[in-house]
Amino acid sequence: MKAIEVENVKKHFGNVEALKGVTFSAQQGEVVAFLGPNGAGKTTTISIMLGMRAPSSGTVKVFGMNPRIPKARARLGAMLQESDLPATLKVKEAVELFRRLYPRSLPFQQIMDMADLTEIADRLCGNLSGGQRRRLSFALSVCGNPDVLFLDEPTVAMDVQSRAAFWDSVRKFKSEGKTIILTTHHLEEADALSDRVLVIDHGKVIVEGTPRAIKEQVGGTRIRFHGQVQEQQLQNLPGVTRVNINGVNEVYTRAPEAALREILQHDITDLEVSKASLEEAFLNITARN
Ligand SMILES: Nc1ncnc2c1ncn2[C@@H]1O[C@H](COP(=O)(O)OP(=O)(O)OP(=O)(O)O)[C@@H](O)[C@H]1O
Repeated sequence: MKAIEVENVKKHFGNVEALKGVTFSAQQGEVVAFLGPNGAGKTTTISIMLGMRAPSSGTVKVFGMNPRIPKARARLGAMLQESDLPATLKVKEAVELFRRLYPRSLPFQQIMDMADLTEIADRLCGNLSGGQRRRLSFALSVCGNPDVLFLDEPTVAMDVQSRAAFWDSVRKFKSEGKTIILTTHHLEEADALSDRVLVIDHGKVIVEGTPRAIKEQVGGTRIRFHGQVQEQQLQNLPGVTRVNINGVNEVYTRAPEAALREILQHDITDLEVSKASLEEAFLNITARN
């Protein structure tokens, strides 16, 4: 069964057309990453899927239901970008409080372990660091053992170790058949974790596919070298999708062999050829758009 179905959703805020017809669906057990530059429409899409905002037009279903009805909401968990925590509660008290809100909540210790909170269980929420606050937000988002978990830029402010531990917990959650919808600006995380990526820009889904397929289709091959070559000559190379000249010449191309043959006609040094990363593919897509 489809966990989430979004059909031609549009959203206006006054004159701002934040979403211009977004369509997508997620299966149970799937991890889908939303990528896109600031202001692209990722958070708006998430808030509509959560039933926090109504779409201006189009439909959203969670397990076949309107996300605003309590039966649907009980199956959703969310870790949003800004979430206020009760400053004078201890971490363990906040977790206990949230557990009581749900009919089939996870065991207390399991939540504390998932979010790596045991060591700071007695701290006041108001005294937590940025990364610790994010970990507590994660704990609160999984308290109700949701079937769909929304993570909006979850690793902002987390240090490298917290981030790695966090993604391990998310992987475990996925292995229990949960659906995860996430947004992140760390594209290597989206690449490592997600089954499917949607690139959103200007309120529309512009590319959709597995990270691997997107890298192959859009990223192509990166060729770097030193040497005096005019930018226009680089732009005219076969299959070029993007050119950077910043100390070193950098060309992204879908026809690497043909482009290389032409580049080697010039007097160049320090040649490097590699497959583009998801981040590079993303930059190519949004630059074109
Ligand atoms: N409540 C609101 N009132 C007016 N405009 C809004 C409102 N919420 C969002 N917008 C606008 O809608 C567009 C999409 O915003 P949204 O927050 O969904 O982007 P985003 O992709 O999540 O960006 P970021 O990566 O910065 O979080 C932006 O132009 C934003 O300014």
